[in-house]
Amino acid sequence: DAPRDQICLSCHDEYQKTADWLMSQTKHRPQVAIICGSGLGMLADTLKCQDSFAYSDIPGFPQSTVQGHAGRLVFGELKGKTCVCMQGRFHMYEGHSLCKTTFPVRVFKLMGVETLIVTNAAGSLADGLQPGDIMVIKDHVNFPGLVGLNPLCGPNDDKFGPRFPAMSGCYDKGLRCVAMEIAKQLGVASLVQEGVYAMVGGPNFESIAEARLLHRLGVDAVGMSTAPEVVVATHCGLRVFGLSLITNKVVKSYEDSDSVNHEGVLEIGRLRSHTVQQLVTELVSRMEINNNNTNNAV
Ligand SMILES: O=P(O)(O)O[C@H]1O[C@H](CO)[C@@H](O)[C@H]1O
Ligand SMILES: Nc1nc2[nH]cnc2c(=O)[nH]1
Repeated sequence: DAPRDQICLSCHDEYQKTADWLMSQTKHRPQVAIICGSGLGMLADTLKCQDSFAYSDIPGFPQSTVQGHAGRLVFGELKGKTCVCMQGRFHMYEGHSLCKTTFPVRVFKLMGVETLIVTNAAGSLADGLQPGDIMVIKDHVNFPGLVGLNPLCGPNDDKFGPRFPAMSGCYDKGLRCVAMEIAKQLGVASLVQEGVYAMVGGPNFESIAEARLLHRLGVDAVGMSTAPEVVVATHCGLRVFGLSLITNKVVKSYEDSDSVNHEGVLEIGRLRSHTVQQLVTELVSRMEINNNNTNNAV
């Protein structure tokens, strides 16, 4: 493979080209971007006045190769806000460079997006988190990033953000508070709680020893995505909200004969899609875009 900085330089030239191409193809100028996790692509179906594009038609976009990730970029209106929704995201384990995995985030920034909503399917390590629950992400542990597998490695593009961006508070507290309030009002408070998400490289699921290690480290849910997108979004100043749909209990006991598979992950996505859709839709409706008004809105 080309050295990492070469990959970054090739992405560097592509961001604006892709943003310009998309802005020539749709009149929508999105304020909110939504990245749909495994089995959560239905979030895009709620958008009105849609313009949608196959990833394969978008210059510079990688291709989705995972079942449950359609590979379409959908622009439209949701509760008065212009949104862009990724039906299908990119994962490091597919073989994409981290620049390509996070490529859409900077394109969205160049198109004027101010808030990023990331969703994913994750396995639960916390005893109180059951399959079908929704975890509002309070913070993440980016394991690949801790060993240098980071989309910001290579020459820093000062146009987007600083060389050394802070990550404390990268999951906006205001949005998290409103999400918890919405859960109560929707009558699903019992399904929704905050927690810490850990990203591992994948594509294998955890061994029991790995599950026990992650649990000991205080991780509540584990997946194979999201953290790189959030790092890049925070670097370029986007406000971030994240949620994990808990699709399985990670096996932590050598006595437990259960094992996890992707089909089961997608099944929970189908089961909970309506609730996730309601929560995200209501959150978007309460967002004040580029406005200092703080009354009941974020
Ligand atoms: O994180 P998302 O894209 O939701 O997908 C999660 O589900 C898949 C495994 O079933 C992995 O890709 C994991 O990351
Ligand atoms: N790493 C990981 N990713 C997941 N995505 C959905 N469930 C899981 C899981 O148990 N582990």
